[in-house]
Amino acid sequence: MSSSDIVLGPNQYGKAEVRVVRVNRETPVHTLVDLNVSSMLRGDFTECYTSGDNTRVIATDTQKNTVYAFAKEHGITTPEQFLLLLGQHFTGQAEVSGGRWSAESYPWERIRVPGPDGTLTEHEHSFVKSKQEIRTAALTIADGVEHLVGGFSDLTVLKTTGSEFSGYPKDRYTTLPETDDRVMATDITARWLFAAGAEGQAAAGAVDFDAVYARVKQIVLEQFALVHSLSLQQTLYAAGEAVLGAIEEIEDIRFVMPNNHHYVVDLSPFGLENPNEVFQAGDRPYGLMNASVTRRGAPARPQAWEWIAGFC
Ligand SMILES: O=c1[nH]c(=O)c2[nH]c(=O)[nH]c2[nH]1
Repeated sequence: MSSSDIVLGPNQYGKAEVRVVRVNRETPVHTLVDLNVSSMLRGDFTECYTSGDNTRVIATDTQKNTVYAFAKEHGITTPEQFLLLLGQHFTGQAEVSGGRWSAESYPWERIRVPGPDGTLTEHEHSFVKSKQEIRTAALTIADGVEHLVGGFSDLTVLKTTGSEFSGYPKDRYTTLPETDDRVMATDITARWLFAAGAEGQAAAGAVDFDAVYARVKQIVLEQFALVHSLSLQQTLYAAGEAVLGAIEEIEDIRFVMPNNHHYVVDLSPFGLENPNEVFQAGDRPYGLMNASVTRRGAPARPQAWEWIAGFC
């Protein structure tokens, strides 16, 4: 085999997990955004890999510095908006044809302290981390097209009834008893693709990313609570269908939902009945549901999802 039979495959490089905390101190009531940003550049960087020529390589250190400088110069309104700024900045450079910018956003809420009349009020500059879920965003720019994906991970939910599972095929390896009443629990990870063009509109302020985020989260939680579930898959689809029905800016929503099993403990050795009251919270293994809910006829945009682990 000659060395010309070996070529560089798909590649990207950048700075991973730039931790940036932006405080807005314009008024005594400070606000805080806490992000973990990654910047990955794509372009013709072959010479760097094959001959060590760094002429075209925008240093990962420069990418990191750009994140901090942009946080100062532009502020951080939403993770989506911040990634659009970064992506458009880097693809404006001759060496860069595309890339992927992603962020996790960690929520903080104000600490509540007694006010002058004793009622609890929100403190102006003290915060407590409030991790119900982690907000995520990812922007891929490929072939001049922006693919913007919002999302969240690890929204942990549980319902104590209103969930069944039965009617599945039985074979000699099946031991699972059918149930018409079980605990259902999962850690919901969701990612939604904004309709093509939404990014451009967003730059003009037409998409309120915070409002979309709040609505998606509320709808997903509502569906989990309100749908009488025949399976976790059915609940997943109902959540996706409701989101697409309510929010036209979203064209595809994808979920990862582990089935956090809760096993009814056999208390009969102790002469005790256990009508769905005492459970062993399972750890591993767990069921795992992974599906996309999309609009019929929506264009396939695989580039939006490449490099996002765990989503089909
Ligand atoms: O909601 C469920 N879906 C399944 O596919 C499945 N399989 C299983 O063993 N339990 C469950 N629960």
